Formats: sequence, C-alpha cells, structure tokens
Amino acid sequence: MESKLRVGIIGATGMVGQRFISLLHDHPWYDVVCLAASPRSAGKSYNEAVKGRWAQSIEIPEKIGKMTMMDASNVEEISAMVDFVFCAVDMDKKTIRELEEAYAKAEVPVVSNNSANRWTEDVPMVIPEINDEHLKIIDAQRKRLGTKRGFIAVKPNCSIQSYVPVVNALKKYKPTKVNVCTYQAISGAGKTFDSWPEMVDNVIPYIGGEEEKSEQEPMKIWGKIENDKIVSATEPVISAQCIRVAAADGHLAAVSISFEEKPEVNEVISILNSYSGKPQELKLPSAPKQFMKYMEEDNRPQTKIDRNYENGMGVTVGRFREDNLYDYKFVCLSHNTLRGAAGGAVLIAELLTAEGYITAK
Ligand SMILES: N[C@@H](CC=O)C(=O)O
Repeated sequence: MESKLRVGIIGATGMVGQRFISLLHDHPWYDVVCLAASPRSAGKSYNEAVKGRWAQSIEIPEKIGKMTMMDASNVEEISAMVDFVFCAVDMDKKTIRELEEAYAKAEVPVVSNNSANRWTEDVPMVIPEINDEHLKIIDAQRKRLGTKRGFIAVKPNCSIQSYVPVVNALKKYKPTKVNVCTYQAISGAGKTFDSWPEMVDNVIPYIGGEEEKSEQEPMKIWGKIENDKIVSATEPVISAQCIRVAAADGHLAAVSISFEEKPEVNEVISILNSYSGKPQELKLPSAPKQFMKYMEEDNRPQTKIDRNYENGMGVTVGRFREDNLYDYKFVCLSHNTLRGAAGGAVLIAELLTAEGYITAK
C-alpha cells in the first residue's frame, strides 16, 4: 500500500475500542487519526479519557495517548478527517443505527462491531473466511443510501465465532442440527475481574439476548443474496445456551451435531486443519495462517492456554467424538475480543480494502 489509509475509532475508550487501538497503532495499512467517544470524553487526551480503565497488555501507545478525543456525534468534522471508521459504541440500538448510517451517508465506510445493523437486509455480516461473497451486497446498500463510497459492514456476535467455522467447514455433509452451549469470558461484557468482582469463583447462566444471536446470526452468514437482500438460510437448526464463566478472555463452546451424511472423524479432522478462505488466499495482514487447528489432547482446547492461538485470530477444536443423541460432539474456542470483536472487524476492513470497497479519499 503506497500510503496508509486514515482511520477513526468511534467508541475508542471501551474494551473493544481499546483492542482496536492495540491492533491498529502499528498496522501496515492503517493510520489511526481520530479517536471519538461520548461527549464526556470529548476534549480530553486519550490518556485522560481512559485513566484507570486501560485493560490491554501493552502500554497506551505514546502518539495515541496524546490524541484529543472527539465527540462521536460530530459526524461532519470526523468524516472530513478519515478514509473509514471502526465503530464499537455503547448506546441504544436506534441511536447506533442512526449514527452508523450518518457516517455512511457522509461517504465514510463503517466497519462495525455493534449489533444494531446486523439485521439490516443489505448490510453484510461477515466472517471473512466464510462469506466474503456477501460483500457484493454493498452496491445495493450504496444505492439505497445514495452514496458513492459510504456503506456499513458488520461483524457477527463473538459467541458464534468458534462453532460457525467448524460447522461451515463440514457443510458438504449437510449438517441438520446443532446444539451448542457457550462458556463466555467476562471481557465479552466489557468487564475485568476488578470491575466485576462477583464473577470471581462464579458462573452465571444468563447473558441477555445472547442465545437468540447465537441461534440466528449464523443463518444470515449462510444466507444468499436475492433481490438486493441477504436471505437467511434455514438449516442447520441451532439451539444455544450461553453461560458467563469466570475467565478473563476467550469463549469456549461445547457442541453436538447431526448430519444428513455422517462423515468419518479422520475426514473431519483433516478438513478442519486444512480449511482456508479469502483472507489466507489474499495474505491479509491480520489473517491467521491456519484458521482452525484440531488438538488431539483430551483436555484441549483450554480457554487460558489456547485463546491466543494465531494471535487470537484462529479457532482451536478438540474432542470430536461419537454422541448418544447426535452424530458427534466436540469443543471449540475463539478469542472473544480479538477474532470475536476488534480483530474480526480489522480483518473485515482488510478484506474490504483488498477488494476495493475501502479506498483513500
Ligand atoms: N455479547 C457478548 C460479546 C460478544 O460480542 C458477550 O457478552 O460475551
């Protein structure tokens, strides 16, 4: 890339915003030129705005710490500074939908971590290794919005990022039923053990809205573009239970699955280990080299040991075995704030850049 694209982070102070900063401050294609959040932070330096709340393993990069925060609703001024934005804000859904659409209409591509636009029919919800062909819907979205450059693309919920790749890799065997229980880390709720001490030594069997997302979002990812809309798939049927557990990062899932054509276990393992998609083909900067890794040990993957596989961008799978009710059961793991949030969004932006949807102004 000749010169770096100028990027803004809308919602830079939250847990996902902080992850964006740790991933983007030395990115080969992107230069962070704007940080925005609520009016409360506007006018402060980033250092001041996140004082006592920075929860990343690196120090706040020097240049970023000194940047002056802007008000996220200042769409006109921010749009003039950037080539595109990442958006991860904590607001009600209607406000987020309006905010993202305002940036898109100001000719700024928006790559969003929020759920507000996931069900907008012409907004692609993308896992780059699975449904890169959904980016084609952007032409129809631009027509609706009346834009030349601006559009919205979103990433799905973090809870689905471990099992959807596995089920997708096995699609030729026609999966019919998937029963999943997720064991989700506290960073998914934007928390640490300091800010959520009740979670130490605890398990909470409820995460609002999570089970619906875990059952429905995969169906849009496996959907087809018809008449300028993404029409959701109807199979496999997914039943999900989502549980909050005392882990800092990493969402593990225990899955049972049935197929129309039951595969052999050794075929499954070889398919998972060799699966690759567009990010690997295009050698995108944040792409894991090996997207999925099957672990042979009985006690793997483990959240703490395996969540950083491929810099937190890969999926680890293990214990694929016969089940009494379904054909098979297995466990799988992905990092919720890397692949499941900021990292997944950065990979989408890289794909959009490589495919010519995000360009320099
Ligand atoms: N809603 C999730 C976050 C994923 O995006 C969670 O609560 O873990």
